[in-house]
Amino acid sequence: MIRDLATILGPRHAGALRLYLAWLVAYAVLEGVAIAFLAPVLAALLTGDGTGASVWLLGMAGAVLMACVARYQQAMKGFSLALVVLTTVHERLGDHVASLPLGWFSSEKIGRLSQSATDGTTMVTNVFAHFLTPVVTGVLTPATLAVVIALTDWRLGLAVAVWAPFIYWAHRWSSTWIGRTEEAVDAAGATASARVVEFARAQPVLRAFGRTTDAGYQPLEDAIEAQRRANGSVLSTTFPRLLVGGLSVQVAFVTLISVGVLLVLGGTLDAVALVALLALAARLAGPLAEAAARSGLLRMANNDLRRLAALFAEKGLPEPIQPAPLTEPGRIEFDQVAFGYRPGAPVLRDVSFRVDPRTMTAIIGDSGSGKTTIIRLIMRFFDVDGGSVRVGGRDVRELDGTTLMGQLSPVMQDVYLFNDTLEANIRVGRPDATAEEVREAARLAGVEDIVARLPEGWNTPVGEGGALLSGGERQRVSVARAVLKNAPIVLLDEATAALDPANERFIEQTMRGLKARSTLLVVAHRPRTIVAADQILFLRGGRIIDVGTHDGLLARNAEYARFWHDRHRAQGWRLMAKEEIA
Ligand SMILES: Nc1ncnc2c1ncn2[C@@H]1O[C@H](COP(=O)(O)OP(=O)(O)OP(=O)(O)O)[C@@H](O)[C@H]1O
Repeated sequence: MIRDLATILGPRHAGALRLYLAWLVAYAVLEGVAIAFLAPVLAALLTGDGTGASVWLLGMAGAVLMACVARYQQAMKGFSLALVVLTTVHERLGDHVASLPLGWFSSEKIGRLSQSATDGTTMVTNVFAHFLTPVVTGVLTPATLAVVIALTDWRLGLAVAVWAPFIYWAHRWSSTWIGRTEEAVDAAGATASARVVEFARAQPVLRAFGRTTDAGYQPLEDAIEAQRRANGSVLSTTFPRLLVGGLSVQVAFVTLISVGVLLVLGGTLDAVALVALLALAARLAGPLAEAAARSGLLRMANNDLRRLAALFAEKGLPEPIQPAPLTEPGRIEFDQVAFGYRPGAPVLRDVSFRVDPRTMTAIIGDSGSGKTTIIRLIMRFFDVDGGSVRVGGRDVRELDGTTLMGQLSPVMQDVYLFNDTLEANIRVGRPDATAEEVREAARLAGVEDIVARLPEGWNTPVGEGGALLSGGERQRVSVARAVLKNAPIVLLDEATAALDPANERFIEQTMRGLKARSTLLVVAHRPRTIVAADQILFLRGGRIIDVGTHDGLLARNAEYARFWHDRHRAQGWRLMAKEEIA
């Protein structure tokens, strides 16, 4: 856990973390020492030695003072570390994420990142502010007391050494169970809430298929029943376990008193010493129970810590020490490329092709044949397993990230728009572009049409993820970004869904414009795009089975002819379906 905390805080704060831990340990031990003075004070008082009691009391005051200083130091250092977490971890996480390869950003990883950025950082601050101190003092303070008791009378020391872990484990057992019960109640509550939301969202489907409220909605009813059962089990599971925790202290204490009384009766222990030592033993149980109760929380926090530390430990793809300059801007080459997302499951095999500057290449093939993977390798989402991907005349592994990205303008299907104005979303393509350049890019991509219908025109916020725009409109904004960026290579993942005529027209018009000034590599689905390409890469099962122009392939490749006719039929069917609806 300490190692994870050090990773999360970063090397700059490693010294502060060590200092905090040192003060924490000092505080816990000094607290035990201060309490331990109680024994000689009591012994002196019970034997009528007022001077001795005063001297011991002075010693106790000194220990209390030192414990206070240590407490203050560890609390202040703990809070400043918690503050470091709150103020810098998000920033460091942002910097770290920016260094990760694009292939890292799967939805599962993004989910983990989002959880770590919120719950994870909150948990880390809680560790410093609330969890670590009671657990460390709850273990070290009683341990110090046990050492003092053992030094005074080893037999009582032995008895304490036996029952202290017993109290700890009994409390830990009961708090773990209670924690689990509470988690089950929370989980059942969350599931029931999710089912209610699902029930509300599914209303159109449920009603369309005659599943009205009379018929009931089984998943929701099951979730409510599970929630009722979870709540019902709280009392029956919690109460007996609380009892066990409390009883363990009583049993342990009675055992200790019995041992002490036997020793006194046997004449081997002084009764005054026994009373004094029992006073110390009485101070052991509280911190132990507290430590046991908090240890569950600390364990939970540890899971979050581990996830957050694992995130920081994720490595980016190796960057060249001396980046190479580009030799042929705008050119793409694949040379015997082999690649798989998982070892032993190749997705691309022996893929070689070349795309010359200012030409248009279409990648076609069945679903899953590896078209998008080719685009991802050009953007260096991942490194290849074999062969070489060259952009601008250089292997992408020899280029630094900025140079590589400077060559590329991606227009992907899942366009992400920021919750900002339409203009700001296009300007992402080139932040220093003039207003005229933004307008020109927008005109070419057909965004001006969208502007006309938006209430605040260019200044209309497009909503989270571009929610105010349709899928086709979002892609037009993405194309405008690419036009504005004016990179030598445009990578376009054409929408698979049928576009309405307006979107279709604009995409085609922009493609023509882009082709005149950039290298265009398109994952093509529309027959018109395929026909317009200077070169078609025909993919099947991760291999390029043929390369050529549409006419050439149609004339010589029966498989291509079949593919083409299927695609054409599908397009025709889609158009007809639309006309029929109209
Ligand atoms: N992130 C990933 N992890 C593991 N396997 C993946 C991943 N992305 C794609 N694949 C697999 O790699 C193969 C090629 O996928 P790719 O997306 O490149 O195909 P595609 O030709 O673009 O398909 P489509 O036309 O349906 O988009 C598929 O079998 C797919 O399941």
